[in-house]
Amino acid sequence: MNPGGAAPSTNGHSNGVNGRAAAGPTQPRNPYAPRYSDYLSNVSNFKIIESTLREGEQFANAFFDTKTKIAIAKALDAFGVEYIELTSPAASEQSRLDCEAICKLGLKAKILTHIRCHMDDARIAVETGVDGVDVVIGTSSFLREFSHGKDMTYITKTAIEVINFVKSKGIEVRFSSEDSFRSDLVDLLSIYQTVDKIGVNRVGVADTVGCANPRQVYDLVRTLRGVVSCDIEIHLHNDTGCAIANAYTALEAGATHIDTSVLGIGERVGITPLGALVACLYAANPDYVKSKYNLPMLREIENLVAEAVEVSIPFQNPVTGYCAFTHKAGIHAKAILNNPSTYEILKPEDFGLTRYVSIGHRLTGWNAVKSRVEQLKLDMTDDQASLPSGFFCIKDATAKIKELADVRTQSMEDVDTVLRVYHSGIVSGKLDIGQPHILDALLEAHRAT
Ligand SMILES: CC(=O)SCCNC(=O)CCNC(=O)[C@H](O)C(C)(C)COP(=O)(O)OP(=O)(O)OC[C@H]1O[C@@H](n2cnc3c(N)ncnc32)[C@H](O)[C@@H]1OP(=O)(O)O
Ligand SMILES: O=C(O)CCC(=O)C(=O)O
Ligand SMILES: [Zn+2]
Repeated sequence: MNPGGAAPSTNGHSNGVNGRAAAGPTQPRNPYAPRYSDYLSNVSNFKIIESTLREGEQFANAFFDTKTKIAIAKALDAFGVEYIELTSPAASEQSRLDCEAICKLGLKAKILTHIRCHMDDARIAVETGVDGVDVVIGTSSFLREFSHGKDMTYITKTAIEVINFVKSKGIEVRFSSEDSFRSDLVDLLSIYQTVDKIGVNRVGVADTVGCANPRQVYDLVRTLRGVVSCDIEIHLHNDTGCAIANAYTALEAGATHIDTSVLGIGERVGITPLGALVACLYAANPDYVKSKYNLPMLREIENLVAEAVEVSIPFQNPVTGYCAFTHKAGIHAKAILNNPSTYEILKPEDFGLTRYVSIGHRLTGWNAVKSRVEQLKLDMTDDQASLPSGFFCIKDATAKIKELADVRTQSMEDVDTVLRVYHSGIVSGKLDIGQPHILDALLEAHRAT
């Protein structure tokens, strides 16, 4: 899809679009690029815990039947996520059966389920065939008072019991403190240290209400990194739009596992979106991300989930938003045609997508128009300088396109008509730039046919 304009297939990087010399492979060094010397950073060493089938099921519109759950699980597995987290089997009988069914699919991704910190839930979970159990309990005063009503002593005792039980079954176990960023730091570090000592595989930090900012995330994860030796998972809600930045900064601070959901679906406005996180991490280290994930599958997965929960993909969605690789303004278009890296940090072809240069609008420029002239194989000169008087050049055609686009956006067809008419003027040599009414009549004639 290409909003209101021509779509030269400008997939070339180095083939000298517009007949110009292509830019060389050397790119200027970005001083803000991640510093690989930072020994804490896991920006190029992380795992995704994909929670569309757990957190995503908590999205207002979500109802996943068994078939849909299986389709989503298979798609995520083919994409390459390391873990798939499923709704608690204690939630309902069908949830338990679906959990068992997904465990039996033989996927490469490890299958987790997510339970309360309670032995009843743990007993059900370990019987489903999962590879691991994610245990959670609120530690903030809000949740201690208004949710489960338990104090830290009870939480610690139960956590030890549940973790030891799950471990005794030979599967992975993670312990997470819900609402971590509104919990007392001493309580938090103390319980994380306790569960680390008894051999939990991961501890989880959860920004349950989406209140944390990147600096707070960095500080907490970095502090925790100094306290536990196990892996660190992070779960970030997006209530204030910080979930992607927070995930990135958590990795910089030493987190090892990031929770995502497709399109970010979850409670309220949801959590870190899979696609946007992948885009963010690709920008940091494209080769690493390409080697781990089947990036061209992203669009298919997002479409699958969008359809299942009856939402559309937002226009500004990283990678798959309908204008994610559309370039419009003349200044951008010229540079993009010479070297796509000028205005693209993500290469559309790495995601199985194509870029578009939009032409039919008043912000266009002659360089973009020229690329379309070349695609149409029309022989036109750039400007009047090398033309006998009365002939038309690309800059004349551009001026006409802009004039028409001042009234309304021009479709690809409209642009092509202008170009063909101006070109036919050259070929016939009969038209005069001083006789615009003749061109207008020709344009009308073209439109009528
Ligand atoms: C922040 C998150 O997203 S955490 C994950 C949320 N996921 C879910 O809630 C899964 C779907 N939930 C369900 O199907 C149901 O809530 C169930 C089956 C888990 C529990 O249902 P019910 O027994 O009817 O309880 P209800 O949902 O009303 O309240 C939650 C109960 O769990 C307790 N609880 C809440 N969080 C926890 C926890 N992390 N660990 C242990 N107990 C907890 C509450 O105290 C309350 O217990 P109560 O029976 O003494 O009132
Ligand atoms: O288990 C976790 O770490 C997170 C649970 C959750 O969904 C949340 O706290 O928002
Ligand atoms: Zn959540």
